[in-house]
Amino acid sequence: MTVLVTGGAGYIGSHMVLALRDAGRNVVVLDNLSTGFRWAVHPEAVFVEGDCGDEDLVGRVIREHGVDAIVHFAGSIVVPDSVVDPLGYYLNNTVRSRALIAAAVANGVPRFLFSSTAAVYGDAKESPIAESAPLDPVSPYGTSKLMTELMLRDTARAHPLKYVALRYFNVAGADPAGRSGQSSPRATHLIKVATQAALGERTHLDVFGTDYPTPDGTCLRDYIHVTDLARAHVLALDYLAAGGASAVFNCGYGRGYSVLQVIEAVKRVSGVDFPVNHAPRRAGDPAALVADASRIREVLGWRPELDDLDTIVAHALAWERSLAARRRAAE
Ligand SMILES: NC(=O)c1ccc[n+]([C@@H]2O[C@H](COP(=O)([O-])OP(=O)(O)OC[C@H]3O[C@@H](n4cnc5c(N)ncnc54)[C@H](O)[C@@H]3O)[C@@H](O)[C@H]2O)c1
Ligand SMILES: O=c1ccn([C@@H]2O[C@H](COP(=O)(O)OP(=O)(O)O[C@H]3O[C@H](CO)[C@H](O)[C@H](O)[C@H]3O)[C@@H](O)[C@H]2O)c(=O)[nH]1
Repeated sequence: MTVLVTGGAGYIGSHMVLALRDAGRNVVVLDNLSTGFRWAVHPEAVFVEGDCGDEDLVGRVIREHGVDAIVHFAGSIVVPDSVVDPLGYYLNNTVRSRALIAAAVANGVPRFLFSSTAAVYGDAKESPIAESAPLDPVSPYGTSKLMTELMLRDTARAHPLKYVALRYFNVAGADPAGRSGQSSPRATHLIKVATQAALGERTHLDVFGTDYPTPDGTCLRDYIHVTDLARAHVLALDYLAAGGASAVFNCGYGRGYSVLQVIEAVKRVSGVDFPVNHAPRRAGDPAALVADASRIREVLGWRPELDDLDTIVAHALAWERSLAARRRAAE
């Protein structure tokens, strides 16, 4: 079995490649390095630098390496950027995904996993949110991902391709063995930014909005460890290989933490009391996103092993320290 991982030089994709290699699978990574890093590609994976929207290239890669499953992480991921540049997000996340799916169909790839997002639910009325909740994204990012889910749904009805869309809630942390982590210096994710503030790489942290209808006025999110998430993907591939039907699964722990609770955890774990400012709301942020993850537990038998906010923060901090050491060594 050879798995094609698009976006395998990025944060979550690099953890998926670790999980696949740990399970002894052959891996080809396709990445255009727009936000990923060549050094983050696993040394035992074949690396192809290119775009997942290049249908001819993807077709050649599938045939040359005998690809029988595609795991599609490549995309643009910053919610507020999508509000400013919707067409850029529809191009990279929707149009290029269509080309990738077309190449999969044309070359008979039977299995496809897609990185979807809790952003497809928008301002959900229910909490926790089940997969059956209304799909009503409040950002172009969420819409761009939902359209790809719908393309997969319709394609799987018309062709012998089975898919699983995994709707991630907030992914955080780093490989417990320190082999990968979130490496973008311009990352906007809360835990990443807070660990940078704790290590003095940012002067302060802004809290975007303190007037949400939540217990402390800041947004609630369900933070999932990236290694637990990668394991869910390996289970999803096994499920499809065993004849499982196409499906959609939430990926989260089912518990929400507020922005202020996350900041407290980073201060507690790092022992650093960095400055925190209250700032206006950020565009496109729903107040609360917490997963009902019972379906993935029941159908895939997924059992989280790193379900603890302090553990997530400790692993993120360890990775941030190793990035700082890497930078110092390069100077
Ligand atoms: N990080 C999160 O909390 C989160 C939550 C929900 C869903 N997701 C989804 O997970 C996926 C991975 O996110 P991430 O956090 O690892 O982001 P990332 O930016 O670290 O990784 C994305 C990777 O895709 C590559 N890429 C982007 N566009 C490409 C293209 N057109 N062709 C080839 N390569 C391309 C980038 O160079 C990068 O290596 C994304 O699809 C994202 O929407 C992420
Ligand atoms: O410096 C910061 C960064 C974030 N936040 C707040 O922290 C919460 C989490 O924000 P992140 O940027 O870490 O994550 P998002 O919830 O915006 O989005 C993430 O999770 C989503 C699904 O829940 C999407 O899939 C998306 O790709 C991914 O970036 C939000 O309320 C945000 O306003 C701050 O207050 N200050």
